[in-house]
Amino acid sequence: MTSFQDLIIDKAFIGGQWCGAESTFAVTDPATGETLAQVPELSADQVRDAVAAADAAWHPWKRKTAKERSALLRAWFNAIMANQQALAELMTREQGKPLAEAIGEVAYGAAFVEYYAEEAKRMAGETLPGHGADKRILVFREPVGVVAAITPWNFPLAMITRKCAPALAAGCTVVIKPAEATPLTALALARLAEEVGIPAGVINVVTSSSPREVGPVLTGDPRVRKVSFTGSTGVGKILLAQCADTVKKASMELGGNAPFIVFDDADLDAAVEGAVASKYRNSGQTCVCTNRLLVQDGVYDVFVEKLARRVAELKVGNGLEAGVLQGPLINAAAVDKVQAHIADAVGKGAQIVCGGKPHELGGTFYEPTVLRDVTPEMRVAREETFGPLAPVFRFHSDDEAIAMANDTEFGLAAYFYARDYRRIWHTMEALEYGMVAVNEGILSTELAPFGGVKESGLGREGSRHGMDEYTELKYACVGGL
Ligand SMILES: NC(=O)C1=CN([C@@H]2O[C@H](COP(=O)(O)OP(=O)(O)OC[C@H]3O[C@@H](n4cnc5c(N)ncnc54)[C@H](OP(=O)(O)O)[C@@H]3O)[C@@H](O)[C@H]2O)C=CC1
Ligand SMILES: O=C(O)CCCC(=O)O
Repeated sequence: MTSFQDLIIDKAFIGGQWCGAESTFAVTDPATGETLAQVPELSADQVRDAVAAADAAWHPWKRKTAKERSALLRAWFNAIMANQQALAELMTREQGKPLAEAIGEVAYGAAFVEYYAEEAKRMAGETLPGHGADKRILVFREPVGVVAAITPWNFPLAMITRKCAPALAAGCTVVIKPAEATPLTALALARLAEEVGIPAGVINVVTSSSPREVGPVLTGDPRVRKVSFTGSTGVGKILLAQCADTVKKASMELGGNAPFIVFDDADLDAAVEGAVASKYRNSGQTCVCTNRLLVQDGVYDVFVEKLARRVAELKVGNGLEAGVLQGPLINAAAVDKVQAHIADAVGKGAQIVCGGKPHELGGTFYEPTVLRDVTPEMRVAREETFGPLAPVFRFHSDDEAIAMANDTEFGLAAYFYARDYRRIWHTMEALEYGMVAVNEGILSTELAPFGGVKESGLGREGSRHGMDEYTELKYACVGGL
């Protein structure tokens, strides 16, 4: 059986070659501080080589039949699932999430590969009525070309497959720039792709800790026809601006400020479970994690009490230990942000119900925290905390809850718990979000279109709509008939 050590690769992957560089940077385990590997700090020229390799591989790859691409994707899916445990252990070590969550992420990430292996065969065009008796209109769907996929550290595997699987299925090739903190999972995925016979140059992985140097190489190169990014809204805006020069297509999965509304007719126990799942997944480091709990007057006190009791039970520790549900945060800056949000809220009158300080384990471990009496003047109302902090706001009427929920420049995910069916329909329609979970705490699946509105991004990932991001329509007018 493969172990996580077998999957540790300290080379970048360009044009089917495993390459080093003049210097390296360290990948560390956030739970222990241990260095897992030193990976290459690629130069701008090496990144350009990766683009050249992807460009050279593009035409042969798109000329393969859909069935051939599908079979290779399916083989990649099988290889990922055959290595589920080892990939998950590697992920827990470089990212910190509990092993059970990492095992879940491997299955979740692999599901995109499986889904788009099937979808590759359904890239249908259309024929339309012509605008003259002698004319016919044909619409083809063609791959956009070379894709740059820039991915974050919080989902080191799924954010890569969610971009690469539809891209490859459509006939595109990719250059992946994983996060500095988590390149090892990306390299392991590339190794598995190589082993199952995905041709050289179709998948390339460039490793770097200097995104400000690598980013412009990818966004400025005319051979790159599409940038697909998941990360912060600030960086997304920079990339969008850079893409303007060569008018690239862009998909942006950016930050959120997810509301979680608990109405007074909700099943409170179910709402508590949903809130814990949504808020404390990956220690709160997910763009769709609840950022604000909005709870109706009549159930406020009892909900806060039930939530705090449940949160206090969450075991904090190294994600490899049995029973741990909360791993370390990714780095010291992440801890500082949680601390700053708590200090600001408490300074303005919020009360700590549980947690509220660094965990006794030290490092970047933080106590899962619940704050009550939180108000819209506090920073947590506007900024994504990206950590294990649940601030509970109070509201009186449905209209007030919806106004509070929509009072943000973000629009990624929203959650609410209620029973009355008119309230459910009204709220579902009134929330200005790309994704709404009703009486559910988790909404991520390869079967649904994931994405946001407003400053949470552009485009959708997953489902049949996810393929559209990697295809162009070509219309042919056939005349003289
Ligand atoms: N919406 C989401 O899913 C995510 C949101 N975030 C939010 O962003 C905050 C900061 O997290 P962080 O990881 O720094 O997120 P970033 O947006 O900075 O990073 C995401 C990816 O973009 C890369 N990147 C960073 N700057 C540039 C640039 N100028 N040009 C090109 N690529 C760039 C990063 O590389 P490198 O790792 O080398 O910096 C990484 O691969 C979090 O606290 C959270 O609030 C973070 C991750 C995911
Ligand atoms: O946080 C993110 O980067 C988005 C991925 C989360 C998910 O797919 O549920």
